[in-house]
Amino acid sequence: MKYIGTDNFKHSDKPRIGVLLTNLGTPDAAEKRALRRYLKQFLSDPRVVEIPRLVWWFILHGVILNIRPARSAQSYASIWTEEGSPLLLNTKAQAEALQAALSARCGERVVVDFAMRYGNPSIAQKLQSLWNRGARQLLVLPLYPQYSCSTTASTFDALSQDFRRRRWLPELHFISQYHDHPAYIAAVANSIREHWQQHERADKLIFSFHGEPQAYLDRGDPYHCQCLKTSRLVAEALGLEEHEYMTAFQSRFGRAAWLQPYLDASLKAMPEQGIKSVQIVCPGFSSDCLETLEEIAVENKGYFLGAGGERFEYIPCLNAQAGHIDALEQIVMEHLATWLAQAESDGRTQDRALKLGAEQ
Ligand SMILES: C=CC1=C(C)c2cc3[nH]c(cc4nc(cc5[nH]c(cc1n2)c(C)c5CCC(=O)O)C(CCC(=O)O)=C4C)c(C)c3C=C
Ligand SMILES: [Fe+2]
Ligand SMILES: [Fe+2]
Repeated sequence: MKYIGTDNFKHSDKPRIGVLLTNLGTPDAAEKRALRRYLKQFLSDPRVVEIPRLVWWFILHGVILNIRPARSAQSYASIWTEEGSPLLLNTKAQAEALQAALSARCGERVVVDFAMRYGNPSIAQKLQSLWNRGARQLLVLPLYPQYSCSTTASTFDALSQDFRRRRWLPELHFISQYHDHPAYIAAVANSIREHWQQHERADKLIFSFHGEPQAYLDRGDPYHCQCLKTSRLVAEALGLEEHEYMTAFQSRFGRAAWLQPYLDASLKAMPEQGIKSVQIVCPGFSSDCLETLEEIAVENKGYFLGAGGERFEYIPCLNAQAGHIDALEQIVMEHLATWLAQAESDGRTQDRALKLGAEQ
């Protein structure tokens, strides 16, 4: 067996801790060809679509990859910035801000980078880059607060696929969820409070999460429960009563049943029920992306106003806001505690050995 990277493996004289933030991924450009490449990789992942492989291969290659790339490219074009995809830019900004925070605490010991599960920069590419920078201990933080087999487990698959090809593996911490971490709950609650300082409160606060097939919940995926818990904890932090907020699921794909209630159907029904103003927050997305900037802030806004709603406000994701970076720093530091303590005690042992050597 020829292991990858073996020739480049160096014995680092300065072993470091690598922190790898990951997110879903995004196309390289808002164009049909780039969308086809991205969707092919994404939708071929058996963690994402659990339909039997052969049946799915025909649906994906025969139908979806012929229709969806052009349609999705148009949607992406509407949110694309001069620097590129919002998801990519936000994730990069998060990694830079977290690096600054951790450098202030730990000096050069911790190196932070980011990667995408699908598309670029890839997880394999960034694992090698962190290794080359001396990372022999690795903390991976998928930026999905709620665990889902389709996102978190898929990220772990990508890591293990890369590790299978390596001779020398780093020590590994993998953060599989932080849906109820007090620092994350506080960051979401604060972003809503800040919104309320500038805008009058609406009739209803809606927590909207990306959906997944109902079958995944039936087969034991904890995602649905973790989404509901996040909403409840944020609502409690804000002192909201049950009738003042709700949880809904967006971004359906295909014809099977997905987690309910569906956001679009709920918004269309609300004006008739007397709910004329809504504020929507998406705590399952750590970065603004197509699903928030277009699907929520444009498409779903249209459904609500079209059904007689009067005021629709979207509360942005935490992105690289200071409160979010503080929360990520806390989550990461809790996981790094043993490694940092170990390094400190190793340092002390080395100092003592040097001192003894000097005395002899
Ligand atoms: C086909 C099934 C899909 C599952 C299951 C799914 C789960 C899931 N996705 C996110 C987060 C994001 N998804 C995004 C885009 C996106 N998602 C799907 C399909 C499924 N997602 C598609 C086909 C797309 C591409 C866009 C499109 O063609 O409509 C994004 C945005 C990426 C961006 O570039 O901006 C995010 C983020 C979660 C959290 C999740 C499971 C819980
Ligand atoms: Fe998705
Ligand atoms: Fe969508």
